[in-house]
Amino acid sequence: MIAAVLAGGKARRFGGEKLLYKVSGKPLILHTIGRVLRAEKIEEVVIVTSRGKQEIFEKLGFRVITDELEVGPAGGVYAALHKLGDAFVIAGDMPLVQPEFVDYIVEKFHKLKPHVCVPKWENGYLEPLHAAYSKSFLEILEKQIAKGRYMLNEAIRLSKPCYIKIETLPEAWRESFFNVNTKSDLKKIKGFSRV
Ligand SMILES: Nc1nc2c(ncn2[C@@H]2O[C@H](COP(=O)(O)OP(=O)(O)OP(=O)(O)O)[C@@H](O)[C@H]2O)c(=O)[nH]1
Ligand SMILES: [Mg+2]
Repeated sequence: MIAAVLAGGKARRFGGEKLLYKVSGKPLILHTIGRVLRAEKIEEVVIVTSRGKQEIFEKLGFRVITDELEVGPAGGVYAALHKLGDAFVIAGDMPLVQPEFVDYIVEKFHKLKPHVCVPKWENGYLEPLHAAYSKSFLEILEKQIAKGRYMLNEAIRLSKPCYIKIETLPEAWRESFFNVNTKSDLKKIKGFSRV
């Protein structure tokens, strides 16, 4: 399966180009990509960014596609499914993603053939930027976007999803969801020695 790594957005909380910020000597997004590529079920990584940022990400040596709609992460998912087909979607700011967890989600996705295979917390919160999407989800997403409804969570709830109960998974996989939003989040990272 292709992994679509979302790399658009404004990074207002971080300030500056968050995903190119160097952490332990390499851009943050390359930590995420390195981990994702260790998943056995991922064959290729494609970066999905906003129009105008294509060139800066192409310098990293990966295939880059751009958003067609400027509606935040939902637009990134839209571009990924439209241009690539089925994809495992992950935010570029999730440098502690667990390769085994990615494989687990992709395996479930292939077995159950849902619109989306997405992790779900006990309180109902979903992790839509760490999920496997079917191209068939486009139809639902498109209708929601046309109505001005850009929340992926909402579109997922209207689809036929497969929910992965987070409380049933190994504790260690939870660090997969850690994402860097502010500069002080960088201090919380202890996992880079294992990258
Ligand atoms: N392709 C694409 N990715 C996006 C877009 N908006 C956000 N992302 C990505 O989605 C992930 C989650 O983004 P957030 O951390 O919620 O938002 P952000 O824009 O990076 O930062 P804030 O402005 O501080 O909220 C990050 O990997 C972003 O790069 C977008 O419009 N298009
Ligand atoms: Mg974030």
